[in-house]
Amino acid sequence: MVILWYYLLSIVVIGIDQLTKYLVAEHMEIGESIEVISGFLYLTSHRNAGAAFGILQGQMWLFFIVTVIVIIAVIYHLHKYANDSGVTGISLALILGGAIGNFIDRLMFGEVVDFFDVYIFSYNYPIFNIADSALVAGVILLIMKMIRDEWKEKRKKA
Ligand SMILES: CCC[C@@H]1OC(=O)[C@@H](C)C[C@H](C)CCCCC(=O)CCC[C@@H](CC)/C=C/C=C(\COC)CC[C@@H](O)[C@@H](O)C[C@H](O)CNC1=O
Repeated sequence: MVILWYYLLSIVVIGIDQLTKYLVAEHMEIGESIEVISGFLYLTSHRNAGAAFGILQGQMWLFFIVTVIVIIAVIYHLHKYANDSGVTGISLALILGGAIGNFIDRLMFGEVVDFFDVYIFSYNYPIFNIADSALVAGVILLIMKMIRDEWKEKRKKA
């Protein structure tokens, strides 16, 4: 049952996410910033009561509902497709881990701890965390897999 390895990956993502958030919350003041790579990467202790880009501040019920739907949908698809494709399994495990990581913060604090502060050229990208990174990485991997499957289908018919 290879599926257990995917759940293990999700647990590892949640563990790293919660450990990094704990270290930031314990050892940094909110707003405090540590330069990692000058002009590019800083660790800035930040809190967000909203979703991506700070939208929907404080809409916790909405976030609970959306997160529960995401978790159920990912677990369903994990059991349905994980045995067919490793990339699909890994993508879904990353999304599951990320969703639960931020869910734990929302349940415990009503907000999410963020700390990756990246400057892309002069644009200061919204401060994010490990859970966000896993979510975005999982979504991008899944989209790439779907596009690749599409191409394969088209080539077969051609
Ligand atoms: C990653 C999704 C955000 C994450 O969703 C979650 O938790 C999920 C499981 C549940 C949400 C209630 C619903 C998400 C709706 C989808 C969404 O929002 C559109 C996303 C597009 C995507 C295009 C690629 C942007 C990505 C942005 C960011 C991440 O870039 C790496 C910036 C993150 C910072 O604003 C940071 O303050 C956010 C804070 O950590 C709370 N995080 C969340 O709400």
